[in-house]
Formats: sequence, structure tokens, C-alpha cells
Amino acid sequence: MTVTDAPPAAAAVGGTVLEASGVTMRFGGLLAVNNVNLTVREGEIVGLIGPNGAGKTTFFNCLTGLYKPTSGQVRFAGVPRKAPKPPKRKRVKKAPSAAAVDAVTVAVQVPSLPKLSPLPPKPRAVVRAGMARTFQNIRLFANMTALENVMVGRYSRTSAGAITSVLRGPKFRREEAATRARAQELLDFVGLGKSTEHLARNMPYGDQRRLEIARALATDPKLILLDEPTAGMNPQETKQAMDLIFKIRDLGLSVVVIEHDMRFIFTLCDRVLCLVRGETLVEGTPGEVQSDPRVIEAYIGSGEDDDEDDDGPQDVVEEAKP
Ligand SMILES: Nc1ncnc2c1ncn2[C@@H]1O[C@H](COP(=O)(O)OP(=O)(O)OP(=O)(O)O)[C@@H](O)[C@H]1O
Repeated sequence: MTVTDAPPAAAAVGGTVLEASGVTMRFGGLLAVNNVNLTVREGEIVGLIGPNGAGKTTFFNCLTGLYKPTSGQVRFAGVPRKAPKPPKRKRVKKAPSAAAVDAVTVAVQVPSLPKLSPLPPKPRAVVRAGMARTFQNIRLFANMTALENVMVGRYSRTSAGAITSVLRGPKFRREEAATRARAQELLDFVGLGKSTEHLARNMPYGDQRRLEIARALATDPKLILLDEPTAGMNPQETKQAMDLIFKIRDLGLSVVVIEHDMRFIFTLCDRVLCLVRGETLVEGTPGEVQSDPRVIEAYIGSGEDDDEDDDGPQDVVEEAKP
């Protein structure tokens, strides 16, 4: 596909779904995101681009509430987003005596554990608000089937409590059947209708990415945020991913997408925001952004566009010239 291929007609854009104003995020002395504004309207596809380390994922994490911005505000459906509360600390028992500690230390030599990355927030809080996301690194339940993975996403919308689930009463069985049916419907929607019983870990890479999107859709979001949805995909899978995002938009959802593939972004999006060193460099239509010399310069300066086969901004601009 060339950039001059006409994308499907944009869906009617509605009211504001997401509004980020003056979002700033510091990590110690590092200013990862500085005073960034973004408005996303109903039925709109917005692209987030920028060289490596520009602050795209950090900004994303502020939008979803995974991070609490150092300053600024994010409003979703008119309501301010809140970062998840840290888990309550259990009351620490009185410290054992030094002698007791020594005895245990001698008896058990515990190997030092690798440091784990912080867990994402409890999904329900973010999901109930009507926002869903996928991650740069695929996060599926590898040993579950495709159907089960989507059903897990769906459980955030079911109401059966713990006791009903344990007793497996009629309400639980009704909800289970509805969850299963909806999960199958979503697998059909993303083009994985025939992979229902495949284990996630055995699925081709492009299918795993689509499965993640199906799981995100299972939460009935108003807005879906996709972090590098085509990373590692071949051109055919990338084209399928683009068609799928258009289909999602046609359902009336809003989409925010981070992607390094410029051809993909400029063909897909209604609007594009380019971040550089944590700040907004340019925001506008794909045509405005791809022809802005500052964008090309930012990519060349970052060394990210040195490969003559890739689709950095200047490659796309050159191709688009008559
Ligand atoms: N948890 C963190 N603690 C400290 N610094 C961080 C943290 N997360 C990101 N950074 C730093 O913030 C800056 C922006 O990183 P971020 O991952 O948001 O960029 P990006 O545009 O998404 O990059 P890429 O395209 O490579 O994914 C980088 O300098 C990064 O090292």
C-alpha cells in the first residue's frame, strides 16, 4: 500500500472523550513528559509518534492512569483520571528478636530474587471507566486458549460475585454462557474465529497481537489505546491490523495509537501528535505532520531513520511527492 491510497472515509467525529492538559511526568531529575496537551474525540484515531525515548509510553501511562502525572490533568468522559491507589500495606508483625532471625538465616539461605517491574493497576478500575489498552510487549495468558484469554477480559464486565462463582449457580452459568458467546463474537470480529481453542503461546505473532485487541475490546471500552500494535509484524499482518483498527473506529470507538511505522500512522490517523524529548513538536493532520521539516529533522537527528528500507517520515514524504 502506498501513502496515497485513500483510507476509508473517516467516521463522524463526536464529542470529547479524553482531554489531557499540561501533562508533565518527572522521574527524579528526568523530565520524561513536559506540559503535553491532547484532546481525543469520539470516533477519532489519533497517532502518537516520536523518536525513541520521546516520552510516548510515559504519556500513554499518564492517560490510562497507570502513572499519576507530576502535574497536569487527564479527564476521561469529563471525569478526572486518578492513578490507582497503591495496595494497602499489611500490618507488620513485631520484629523477631535478633537471635530468632539468626536461627532462620542459618537454616534457610534464600537466593536473592530478581527485581520485578511494577504491576499494572488492578484492571477493573481503569476498565470500568471505559478505557482499554494493549502493551508494547504482548501480555497474554500464554497457556490459555484464545477464547479463555478474551473471557478473562470480559469478566471485568460481569457481576457474578465470588460466592455465586464458587457455587456455580444459575446466575453464574447464565453469565458464563453470555461471556463465552461474546468472546467468540469478538474473536470473529478480529479475524480469529477459527483459532478459538488455540493456546495463545502457539499462535503466530500477528494473531497474538489481534488476540490482545480482542481481549481489550471485551471490556466494552469507549477508547482503546494501542502501544506499537504492529511491532514485529510483516506487511500483510500490518495491513490486517490497519483494517482492524478502522473497523474498531467504525464501531464508534476512539483510538490512540503509538507506532514507529510512519506509513501506518499517516494512512490510519485523523490526527497525529509528534513528541520530541517529552514535548509536543507538532500536532496536526497526517499531511501537516509528515510534511513538517521539524519532524523529519527530529527523526534524522535521533538516527532512527537511517535505514533506507524503513518508512520514516522523509521516506513517506518522498513517496508522496507527485
Ligand atoms: N519508570 C521510569 N523510570 C525512569 N525513567 C523512565 C521510566 N520510564 C521511562 N523513563 C525514561 O523516560 C524517557 C521517555 O521514555 P518512554 O519510554 O516514555 O519513551 P518512548 O517515546 O515511549 O520510547 P520508545 O519509542 O523507545 O518506546 C526515557 O528517557 C526513559 O528512559
